[in-house]
Amino acid sequence: MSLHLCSTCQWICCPTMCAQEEEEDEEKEKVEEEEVLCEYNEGSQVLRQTETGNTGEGKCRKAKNKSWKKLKTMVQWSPFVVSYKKRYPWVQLAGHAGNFKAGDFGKILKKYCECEHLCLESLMSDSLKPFVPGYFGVVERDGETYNQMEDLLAEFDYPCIMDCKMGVRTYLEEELVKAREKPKLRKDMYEKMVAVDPNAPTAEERAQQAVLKPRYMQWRETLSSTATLGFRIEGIRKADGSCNTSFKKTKHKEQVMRTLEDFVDGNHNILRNYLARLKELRSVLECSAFFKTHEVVGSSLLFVHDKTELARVWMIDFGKTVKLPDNQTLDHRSTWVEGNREDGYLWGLDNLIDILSSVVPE
Ligand SMILES: Nc1ncnc2c1ncn2[C@@H]1O[C@H](COP(=O)(O)OP(=O)(O)OP(=O)(O)O)[C@@H](O)[C@H]1O
Ligand SMILES: O=P(O)(O)O[C@@H]1[C@H](O)[C@H](O)[C@@H](OP(=O)(O)O)[C@H](OP(=O)(O)O)[C@H]1O
Repeated sequence: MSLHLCSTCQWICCPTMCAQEEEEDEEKEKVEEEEVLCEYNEGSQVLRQTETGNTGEGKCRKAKNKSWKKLKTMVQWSPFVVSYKKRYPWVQLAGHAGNFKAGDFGKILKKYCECEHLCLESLMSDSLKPFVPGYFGVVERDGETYNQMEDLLAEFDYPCIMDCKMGVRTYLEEELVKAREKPKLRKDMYEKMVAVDPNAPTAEERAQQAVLKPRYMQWRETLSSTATLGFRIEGIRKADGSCNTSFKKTKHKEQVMRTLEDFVDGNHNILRNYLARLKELRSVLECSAFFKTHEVVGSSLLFVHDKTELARVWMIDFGKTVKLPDNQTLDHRSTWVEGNREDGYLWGLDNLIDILSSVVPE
């Protein structure tokens, strides 16, 4: 096992590889094709990525513009590098740092969460199966427990990725109840809030230098398109390696349209392929027994395409997807009022489909 940490650009497994490493690499390539490369990405490496920002010379890529350059530093530059027949850096675009690890060939490991385990298990016998990562059960690695699932990037060449968080709210009803019973002040969330908008905290929050989690989550929802469109873009990685997670204020339809155009570099064939896949997903969701009987919160659609114009979308992240009591079902379009557990997932998907349709009319 080996790790390619490009000494010029500091990007692990830089696909273009800087000159002096490239030659050496070609010699080893045959052997490596058969290996799954795996290495933890220490905080310092992520930091080096930040500091150098891929501004090195030679073949290292440069970010296209200031905001991309700055914000790609926030992306989890993969706790590992995966190499199958081709080489590509595995990217975690959103979510909690340190949650992922390389799994068996073509698979990844995500830190065990019982809720997600139950959902993925149940999804393997639901009509939604083609729209979620294949699930390969629970595994132990180095004393930790993980859910092993299909790596959705594996079939792509230098994939472009977009994570889109679905639904009108990003917290479970039970989280609201808990927060009321046992309010917990969050300094970290206060800091994240102030970093985006110094005027957002109330006088009381400023005095406490902390906010409650539901308040932070609701603020994020109204700042972005979650509350008004039922989805929000969390992050994008392009084929050239540049990443952007600065979509916290992407709220209006026009902003979303521009972001989608930019994500595919203006290629409308790719957008049409995405649109077809989303429509297929919607019709399956409308009939799925799993979907009807679960509150789906904080789950994302992962968009992946490459230059061959292969464009796929999968549902990921079932860490906050909860089974309803036996007699209850959701339509996922009705307005949420506390107690009805509606999540606005399908309403958000309708909006996303409408927006895409207005970019690439039939
Ligand atoms: N099966 C998969 N194949 C490829 N990439 C994946 C897969 N699952 C997750 N990812 C990558 O990891 C990122 C985070 O995934 P996920 O949302 O499951 O993590 P999380 O830590 O539970 O997130 P959150 O904090 O929002 O709950 C995604 O944006 C995507 O880039
Ligand atoms: O995207 P941001 O602005 O960084 O905010 C995070 C995001 O809303 C996550 O979805 C949430 O995790 P959960 O969905 O698992 O609740 C996390 O809560 P946490 O810090 O309590 O984990 C937030 O900090």
